[in-house]
Amino acid sequence: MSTPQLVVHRDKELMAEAAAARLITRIVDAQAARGSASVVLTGGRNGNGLLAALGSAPARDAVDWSRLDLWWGDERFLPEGDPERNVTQARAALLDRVPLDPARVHAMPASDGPYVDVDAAAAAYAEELAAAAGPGDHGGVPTFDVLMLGVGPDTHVASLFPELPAVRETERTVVGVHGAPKPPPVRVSLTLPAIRAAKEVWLLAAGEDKAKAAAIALSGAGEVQAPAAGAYGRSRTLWLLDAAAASELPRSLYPPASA
Ligand SMILES: O=C1O[C@H](COP(=O)(O)O)[C@@H](O)[C@H](O)[C@H]1O
Repeated sequence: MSTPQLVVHRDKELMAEAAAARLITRIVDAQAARGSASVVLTGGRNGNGLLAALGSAPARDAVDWSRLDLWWGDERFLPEGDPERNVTQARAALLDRVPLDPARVHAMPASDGPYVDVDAAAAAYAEELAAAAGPGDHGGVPTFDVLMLGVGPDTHVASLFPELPAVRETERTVVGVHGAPKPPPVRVSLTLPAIRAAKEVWLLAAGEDKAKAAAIALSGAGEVQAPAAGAYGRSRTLWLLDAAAASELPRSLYPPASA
């Protein structure tokens, strides 16, 4: 478990640009060291903002897009191409404009796919992750260089909502989620054990509506009540915030605004 580090930016635009620059560096470093990189994307406003910023970043061409594996932390269980699906939004924000290898883009299954229900879809995604894991990897998932999570106003991350069974999962890496309080109610999500297998976990929180969630998650709350509190990486846990999202944090938790 790594102790959370906080970086607070002036506003959400700057946060997205700085996070995009940081992500480019991580990907380029991983590709230089191992030949490829593996990143887990998040849905939501902050995740899509980061992808859009990445698309306009001057250094975006430093990434070898054909040697990048993309996975998702969660997905809304809706038909392929639905505008509310996280993958549809990620494609619109960036993925359709960079030369990715389609075989390395691991979207979570859609509701009109071959699976009988969301639980079967989750099991299939767990198998896909396990098949990509090597002998040195942890917990039945490949080594994720960076796993990003948007933080919901209720402290949810991926589709792990407070008090729902998915947040208590300790064995499986992917689960079907039923009865999510945020629409749509049926979703697929990585679990906390899968999230914690990542080298670096980045939690993105920008906007006033994230201020309470950040304060709760970073002030010692339990992960069942505040799932964001249970999200950490093996070597690094980084909270990337804007000033509005950081406004309710005790000043002792973070250094003066970094940008
Ligand atoms: O529904 C979801 O919400 C969270 C947070 O989204 P935001 O718009 O409040 O930032 C997101 O991280 C998750 O991937 C998504 O499915």
